[in-house]
Amino acid sequence: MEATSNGQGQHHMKIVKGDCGYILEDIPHLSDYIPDLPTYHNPLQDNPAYAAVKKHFIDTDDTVTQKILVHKDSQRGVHFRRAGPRQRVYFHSGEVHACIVTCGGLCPGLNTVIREIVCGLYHMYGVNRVIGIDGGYKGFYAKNTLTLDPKVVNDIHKRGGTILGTSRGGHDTMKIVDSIQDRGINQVYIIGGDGTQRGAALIYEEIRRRGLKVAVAGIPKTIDNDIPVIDRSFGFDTAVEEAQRAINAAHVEAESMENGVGLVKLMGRNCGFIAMYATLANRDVDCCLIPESPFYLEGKGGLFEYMEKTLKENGHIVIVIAEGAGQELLTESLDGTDASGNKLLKDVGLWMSHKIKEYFAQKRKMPINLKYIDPTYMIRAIPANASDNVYCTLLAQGAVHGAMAGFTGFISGLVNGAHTYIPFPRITENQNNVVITDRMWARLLSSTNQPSFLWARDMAKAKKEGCPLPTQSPPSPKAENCNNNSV
Ligand SMILES: Nc1ncnc2c1ncn2[C@@H]1O[C@H](COP(=O)(O)OP(=O)(O)O)[C@@H](O)[C@H]1O
Ligand SMILES: O=P(O)(O)OC[C@H]1O[C@](O)(COP(=O)(O)O)[C@@H](O)[C@@H]1O
Ligand SMILES: [Mg+2]
Repeated sequence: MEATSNGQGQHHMKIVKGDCGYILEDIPHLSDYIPDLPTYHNPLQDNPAYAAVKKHFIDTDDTVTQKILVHKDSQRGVHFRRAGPRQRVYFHSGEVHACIVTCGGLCPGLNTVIREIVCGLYHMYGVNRVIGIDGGYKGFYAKNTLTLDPKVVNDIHKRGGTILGTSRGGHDTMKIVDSIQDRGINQVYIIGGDGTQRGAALIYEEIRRRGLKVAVAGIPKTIDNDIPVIDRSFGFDTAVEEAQRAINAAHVEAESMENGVGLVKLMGRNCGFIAMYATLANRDVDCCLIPESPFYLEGKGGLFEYMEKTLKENGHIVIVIAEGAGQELLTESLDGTDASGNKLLKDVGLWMSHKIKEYFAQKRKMPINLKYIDPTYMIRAIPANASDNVYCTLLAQGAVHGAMAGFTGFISGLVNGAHTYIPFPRITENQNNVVITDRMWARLLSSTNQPSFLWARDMAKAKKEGCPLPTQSPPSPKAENCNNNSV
């Protein structure tokens, strides 16, 4: 095998190549930049709870493939290091001084991850110095810390939010690393979304530049599920489940009124995963609108035409809209960003309610009863469900095993059902989106029966321009050349 290390921008990517196109996108290790580090026997093998475990440690060469769909002649492709305990650890239990920080928006499961990092360090590795950073990145240099031990965190997984507090903005790499160095912290656990992990990558780079023996591990948090590579983010499952309550309420309201319209806005700044899965799970939704699939209101094949038809046929309609959907249709602009630099979105739910009411009252003279529900903060604030709790536990333990083994500059993530360590650049370089040419979106269209907007619009355009007509399947390459908007 041939190993190379390429600086991607500032980031160090360790690429290992093997036979038949095998690529390991490896993660950094403290020994990459600190020579002669002592190693220690892993205390996990003396832990009575693990006494019956057949194989205590992960083989050094175990990796997980990113692509599981292969043909007989396929190249092996990209792999990630398998997460889990290693035979030798690079920190002596008594030497560890760990800290945990939570950043960005709330997400069910944050407290579970905090709990399991603390308990993992204490119970699996005999560590007894763990602190929590108060209120996100800025807490490193502007606030106090909290002492964390298994007693303090014992029942926090039953509560929503984060006991550490969180914030947007305030990432100052130098001040954060100064604080880490001054406090003698040598393991940093960073729980947050895409923005947070970009910040974590900068912290790791600065720590490495200073030559510090400090492991940086990220645990990806995003209720929107917009982090690439990983199967799903923790809290997503809980969010989809909780969204059912809002959709059910919208359905009950809509069904009970003449021409009832239930409109639910769900989270999803740039991607429609929550809206799509909540719709697929529910089956009472007649239309789901997401940022990845542009739509239009009036005219043939538009939303209003479909609404009128559905109201005539069923007497009611339920619409789910992701917060980032249709932003291009809203005229009043809201230029600006939040403290983290995320673009501020206009409230598409309120805008949509107004447009629907206006259209049916003024243009169709048709009385409707519209109820608008925005459950965003009610969903974000709940504790994780059972499945997310278990998932959070495994992600947290993966991060602890990795840091104890001396790995750094990685996130703990699930890939094709296996726990892995993924280098920061792989998850910060782009965002995960719903692919509307995949079968999942087709399943949704077939379940709701809603128009696919783009095809109707494309068909009209193709007709006008004399291009071949797209049918009710993704347009042919020829039609695609004729229209850049085709999907
Ligand atoms: N590109 C970036 N570089 C460094 N820090 C960042 C970057 N983007 C966001 N951050 C920091 O990460 C934290 C959380 O980011 P935010 O975008 O609000 O949430 P999330 O991490 O959930 O996406 C904030 O403290 C913010 O300052
Ligand atoms: O009101 P806030 O706290 O800015 O949060 C709103 C945003 O937070 C989110 O929950 C996502 O937050 P993150 O980027 O922190 O994961 C979005 O769904 C929503 O756009
Ligand atoms: Mg984000």
